[in-house]
Amino acid sequence: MTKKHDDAARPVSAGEATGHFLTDLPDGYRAGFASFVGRPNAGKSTLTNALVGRKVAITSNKPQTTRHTIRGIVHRPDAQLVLVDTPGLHRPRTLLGERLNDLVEETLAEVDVIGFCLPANEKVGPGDRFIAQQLSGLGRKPIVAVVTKADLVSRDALGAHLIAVTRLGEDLVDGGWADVVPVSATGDYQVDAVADVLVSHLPVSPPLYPEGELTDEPEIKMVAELIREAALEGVRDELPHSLAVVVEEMLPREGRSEDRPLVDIHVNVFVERPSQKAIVIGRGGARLREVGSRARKSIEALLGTKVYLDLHVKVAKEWQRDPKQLGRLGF
Ligand SMILES: Nc1nc2c(ncn2[C@@H]2O[C@H](COP(=O)(O)OP(=O)(O)OP(=O)(O)O)[C@@H](O)[C@H]2O)c(=O)[nH]1
Repeated sequence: MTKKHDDAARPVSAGEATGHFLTDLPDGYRAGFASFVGRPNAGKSTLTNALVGRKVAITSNKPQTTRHTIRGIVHRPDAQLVLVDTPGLHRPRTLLGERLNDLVEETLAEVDVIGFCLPANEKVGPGDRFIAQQLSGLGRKPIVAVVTKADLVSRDALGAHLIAVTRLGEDLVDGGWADVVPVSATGDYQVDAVADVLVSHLPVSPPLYPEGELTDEPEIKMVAELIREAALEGVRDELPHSLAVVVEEMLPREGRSEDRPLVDIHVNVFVERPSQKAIVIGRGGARLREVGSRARKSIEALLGTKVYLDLHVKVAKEWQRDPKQLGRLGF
């Protein structure tokens, strides 16, 4: 399925502006935006990381080319695939939920192809049907059904699941799925096939970002996301959207020699209820220490310097329902 390329709707990238990519591109080079959606825990982040690779390059002073958060960029000789973040599709229950859904719809309307992640080890359920229905409302955008976590089921079960997923598309989406691909992001099975399929739905276009660029997310947002991931590890179900991370300050420690820099990062982790605060902190603070140490390691890998991480957990009551608090937390 090819889609007419709408130049007017496309952001001008740094590369297009300077023209420095326009040499040596193979014929039929494609570039564009893709987004993964799916229920919480469907494997979207893990697949994104597997596609992009571990390295995360941080760039500054980049012209704003898209309003949405870019999770990563897959650079290939024949294509550039820009993965755009969506916070997940959810039934709107709270104000935050409604805002998330608006943001999701806005993002999805602008991408070239959508990857709908459905875990192989869970039956196709009402949550998936709800998402499929939302997606079908987006018009004739190619939607690829990505059956994640294929390593967790037998071949037979995978086959049956692929049939159920295909049927879901036939039932609810006009024209069905553009493709159905099984993948295991942790088992390194078919990750390239997912990239191939997504790329096949991108328009012919020069690259949108300079090579070597893996994400344009500002450093602070990346740091906050790493802390959020560490804080949710293992307790995701208990704290789905109740957790917000705000990096209050991130500064190089003064008086350090140039070859041994240290960055001080002061962070507030907001939860909604005291019971959630207790979960994040754990008995005697054990869990928070673990969260801090895990987050610190990934932040050090990201920034390439030693980090001192100061984490505070605070209760911001009912912040999901309060527009003022939402604004302050960056939603
Ligand atoms: N066995 C296996 N586990 C996987 C695979 N992909 C993801 N997982 C696990 O599934 C869990 C959820 O994965 P995530 O990538 O965080 O899922 P997500 O869709 O980004 O989740 P939300 O951020 O809650 O929307 C994690 O514990 C992953 O390690 C896979 O291919 N195989």
